[in-house]
Amino acid sequence: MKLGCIGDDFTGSSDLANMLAKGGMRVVQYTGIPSGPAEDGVEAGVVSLKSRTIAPDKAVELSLKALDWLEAQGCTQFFFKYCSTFDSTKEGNIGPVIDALLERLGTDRCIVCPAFPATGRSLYQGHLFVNDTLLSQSGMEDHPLTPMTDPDIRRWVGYQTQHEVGHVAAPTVFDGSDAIEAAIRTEAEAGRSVIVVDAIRDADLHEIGRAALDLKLVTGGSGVALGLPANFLGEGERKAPADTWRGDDGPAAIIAGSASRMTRAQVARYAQDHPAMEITADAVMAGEVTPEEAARFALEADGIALLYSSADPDTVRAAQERYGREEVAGRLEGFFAETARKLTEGGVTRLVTAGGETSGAVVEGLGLTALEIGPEIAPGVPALRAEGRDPVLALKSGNFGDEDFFAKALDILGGRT
Ligand SMILES: Nc1ncnc2c1ncn2[C@@H]1O[C@H](COP(=O)(O)OP(=O)(O)O)[C@@H](O)[C@H]1O
Ligand SMILES: O=C(O)[C@@H](O)C(=O)COP(=O)(O)O
Repeated sequence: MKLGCIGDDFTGSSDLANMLAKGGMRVVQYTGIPSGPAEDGVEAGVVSLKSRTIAPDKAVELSLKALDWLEAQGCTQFFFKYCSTFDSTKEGNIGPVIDALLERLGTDRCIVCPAFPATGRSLYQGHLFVNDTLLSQSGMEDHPLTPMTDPDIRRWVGYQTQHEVGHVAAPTVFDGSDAIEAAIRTEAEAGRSVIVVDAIRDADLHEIGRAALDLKLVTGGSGVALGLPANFLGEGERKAPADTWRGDDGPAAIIAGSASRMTRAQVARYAQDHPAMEITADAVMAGEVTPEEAARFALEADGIALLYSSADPDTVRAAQERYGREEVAGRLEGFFAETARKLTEGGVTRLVTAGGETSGAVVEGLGLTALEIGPEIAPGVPALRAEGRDPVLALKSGNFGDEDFFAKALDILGGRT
């Protein structure tokens, strides 16, 4: 294994795995830290953790264990993947994990680059944009667990890290990889170890990738991984992605736990002409709906059913005030994990999930250990196959995909491209 990646959630990890597979690397996404060695021939391993919203010390502990495993597989460069909308609080978990990885790797520098132009995320003057709006006006300011109220990534990561924060601004990035490499060196030598790098276009990310050749630690969204495969693979060594992919046209279901704007639009679109059951926080907290009932609804539905808790920010806020933020998140995730188990026991072999925490809960609930990367459904979302068993999956980031994502994902997972 050459490139060792640690993802702070499961949708984000599949996004990164997709990017590296498209770059020609042989990639496996591991769900949690594997108990044995990787199989031969894996060039990039993505260890997915559910560490984005847990306590910072726990996130650090898990990330260091993942690093140990990846180092033991022979990796020479490490990638810490977080959200392209920098989902985190003032306390973490991005900064504390970066600090711990820098220390363990014995290096004084890493880059921080959440930009992902293919999905509208760009970083300019240290500020993160989603399409034409600042992060803090993009809807992410209402995120249920990590409200992003400040678009200045230098300031936000500055709250979280013990290190000084540096910056490589867009004009330097436009000058290409040599200029970027020199600027990173200057920042690190001035004691600014956590270096935010602007990027607006894919071309910038390729240059940043080249400049990152000798960095031990790269951090960011999947966009900055665009340029990394070329550092590892010579001419003719790129593997065609998805050449072993087989779809599965078996019984299917969709679980949506994300409250993001895009997922809510996807839910509304799909529910117009398909069976759909809303799982409200009140009903779950009061035990008025059970995973058995939700799974039965889906298994008996006339058509492929959608089970969703996705709700608007006022509804989510009211539930959090009533029951507590962590309590309601834990109960909803537990509900969906158990529902997914019942669905697969009932014969479902094709599953689409929306939301990072939700997807993590489902994948952990199903006890899946490794995921093969299949064709891309939408930017940042690949089709996945659980190694050696059912189901085929799509783990959709809350924000990703078009309004008709669910129908498209079911088609591609079903082998119809
Ligand atoms: N109806 C609801 N009421 C309260 N909280 C909700 C509701 N639906 C979803 N949530 C919260 O939103 C979180 C969404 O997180 P996640 O699945 O990671 O989505 P995203 O990918 O958009 O971040 C859930 O963990 C849960 O805490
Ligand atoms: O980088 C991204 O935007 C995604 O890969 C990601 O991390 C998804 O997180 P969620 O939006 O919480 O699913």
